[in-house]
Amino acid sequence: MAQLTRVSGSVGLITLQNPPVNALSAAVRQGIVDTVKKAVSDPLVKCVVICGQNGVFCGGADIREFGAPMTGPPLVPMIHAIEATNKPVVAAIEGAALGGGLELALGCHYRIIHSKARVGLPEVTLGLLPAAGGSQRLPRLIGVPAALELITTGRHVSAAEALKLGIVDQVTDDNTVDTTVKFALSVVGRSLESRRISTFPCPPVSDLDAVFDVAMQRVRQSARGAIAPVTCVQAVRAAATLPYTQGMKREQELMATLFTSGQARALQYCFFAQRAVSRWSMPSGARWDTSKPRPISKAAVIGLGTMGRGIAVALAQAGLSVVAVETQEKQLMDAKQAVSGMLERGAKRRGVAPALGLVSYSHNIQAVAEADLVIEAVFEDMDLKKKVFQQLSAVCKPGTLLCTNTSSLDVDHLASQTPSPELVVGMHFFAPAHVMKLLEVVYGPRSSPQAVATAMQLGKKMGKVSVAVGNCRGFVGNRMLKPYMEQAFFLLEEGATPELVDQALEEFGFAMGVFRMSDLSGLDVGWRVRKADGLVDPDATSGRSARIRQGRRYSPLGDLLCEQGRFGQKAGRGWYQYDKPGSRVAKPDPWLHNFLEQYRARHGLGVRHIDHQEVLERCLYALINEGFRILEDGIAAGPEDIDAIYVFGYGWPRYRGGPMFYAGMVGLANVLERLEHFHQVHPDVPYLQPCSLLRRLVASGSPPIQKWREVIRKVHSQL
Ligand SMILES: CCCCCCCCCCCCC/C=C/C(=O)SCCNC(=O)CCNC(=O)[C@H](O)C(C)(C)COP(=O)(O)OP(=O)(O)OC[C@H]1O[C@@H](n2cnc3c(N)ncnc32)[C@H](O)[C@@H]1OP(=O)(O)O
Repeated sequence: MAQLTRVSGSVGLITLQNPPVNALSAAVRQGIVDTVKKAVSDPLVKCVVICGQNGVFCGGADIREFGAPMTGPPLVPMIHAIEATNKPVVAAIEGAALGGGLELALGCHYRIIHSKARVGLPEVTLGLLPAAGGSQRLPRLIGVPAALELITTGRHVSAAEALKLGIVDQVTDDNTVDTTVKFALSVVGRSLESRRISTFPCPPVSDLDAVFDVAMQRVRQSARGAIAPVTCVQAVRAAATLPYTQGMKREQELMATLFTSGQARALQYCFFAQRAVSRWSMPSGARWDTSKPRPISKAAVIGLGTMGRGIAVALAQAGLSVVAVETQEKQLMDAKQAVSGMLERGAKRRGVAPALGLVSYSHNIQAVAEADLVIEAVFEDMDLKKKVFQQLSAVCKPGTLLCTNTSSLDVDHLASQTPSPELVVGMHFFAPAHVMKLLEVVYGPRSSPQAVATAMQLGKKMGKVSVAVGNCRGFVGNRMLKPYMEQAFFLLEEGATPELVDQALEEFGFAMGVFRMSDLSGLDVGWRVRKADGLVDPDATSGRSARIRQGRRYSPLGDLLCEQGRFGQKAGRGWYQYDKPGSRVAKPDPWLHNFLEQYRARHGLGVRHIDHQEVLERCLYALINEGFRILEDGIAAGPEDIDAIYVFGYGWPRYRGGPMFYAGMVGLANVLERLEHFHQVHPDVPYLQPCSLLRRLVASGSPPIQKWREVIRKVHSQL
């Protein structure tokens, strides 16, 4: 797990060996302790180089070990022992030195990095802090403000920035290990007194209290309930105010508060869930590892509204040549300007040249003839999309993959418009498409595994978290949103206000509550869908029938607001009021409160006190229940898929792991019991009826989330 070889006569080369990222497992730590001891005691070894196998220095502590009792040598004394040696130890950083990996490198006397490698202390993203001395050494090395920023955000920095900040001593474009070996030989005999970071005083900061107050305010605001960023600030403060030994003690104490926390568990689950979703499977048995994607070099986007523009940008930024088609000349010109602007701003942010030349524009659909893959992003209207698919089938070269960016329409139905339905998949992007991380790749019964593999790989290339899901109304994300929003509407009928509901959800950690979100995205969107579904009935104004549709409880509140032109932010009024149309500052609206009172009176609805707990249970458990139905239906392959969708696309607080993980944390039996209760109280709300998979999981002893797939498999095999 760590191998010592002697190279160039007198250099002890220690290679960490734990593929794929040389994480510091118990065996690797033991290997480092043993090899360092051996190298130090070998008179033929004059200096030591530590590197990682397969082009990666070290991805940090082994996250998989965190759930179990710690074994093997601990990191802190291991790193101290390296720092204390009287032979120079130099880190040769290729690929990445992250978390414990960078902390290990900070214990070395020098650090050489390859120009393409990156470093960082991302522990905060896992609900932890850099507790292998990182919170104490980094501020001593690069100063408090820079260390605070890196530790509280977990940001990875490039080799060039690492050099500028003083984290590394040299950047190389050549073979990193060879360069480091030469470097190590060149420093043999030099005093190491000034190279031990733990002995450095923390560089003084002029107004320490102000710096930490500002940092604390910043993290509290952006972390919205996450505890690790706050704890990271406290740890860095210890570095700035205490001698090293005491600072280390404080680091350990603070780490102890985080290490077993629910937030840390949730964030570490998210880390693996994000990776697990790339190992997709379909009910047919097709899988990620047996399906080969097609190479895509030229893509096309049809329809350059907001979504189409964002998709074109995302494709170009991924290095693909893009044909952007919009039949309306004026819209085409506007889109060209908008896309160029987005590409320029994105390139500036990333410090690269804008990929303007990769995008060509046309008002003629014939221009897509040579594309390997086309993404249709026209208005959400089945007839229009069908027409586009028929045109594409006539124009595109054989084998072109046809994708639709629909958020809810039937992908199978669209596929049936083409002679090659196996080449059709949904690519459900989220607005703004070049920014949002989530992509739902929707397969139908006829989509070929190769088509799915290609869309998944393209998503990865665009930097998305791509999740393969089956075709159903709303797919996964929007399907689960429906019961969630429905409960929010019902709560208004029963006595809540939009402010109360939103506050409960925002305190839970959502960036925006359901009503603020609805105002942002526009109330008319849902209204159109409900109209198409035959749910909107302007004549049903009073009596019981006004609140029943298709045999189930229905709240017409959203429809009534739309009838008043209250479409949300863009109209300057919706569930809230705004200073002017387009303004983003939501203010409680006395008109709406009055409207709700009148509505309740008209329908004879008693007002009761509703607290935050009820808001959370009603809204979230209804959403979770639908998640279980989705698993039962085989629309999502596992709970990780649902959780990734909610964390990366719907603002679910990452430190709560996603809805299915959250259900496990609350206790499946508790969720079931509350749903049973709510369904008893509201028997006309089918979404509150506990799903049979949830019952089954509870009956099988509420296994941990990692075991749910076994129960789901059993359910499917019995169908
Ligand atoms: C009672 C209380 C006691 C309290 C006291 C406790 C004291 C304990 C002290 C411990 C102190 C620890 C301090 C240090 C903590 C850490 O180091 S936490 C880890 C920090 N590191 C990271 O966050 C880096 C995570 N990894 C990455 O960002 C990327 O993987 C990468 C390194 C940049 C490589 O990216 P890429 O090439 O894209 O590959 P991936 O697909 O992401 O990963 C490949 C597989 O490797 C798995 N993996 C990656 N990193 C780790 C890791 N650190 N541990 C375990 N596994 C890792 C990853 O999951 C992939 O595998 P699959 O999931 O199977 O796909």
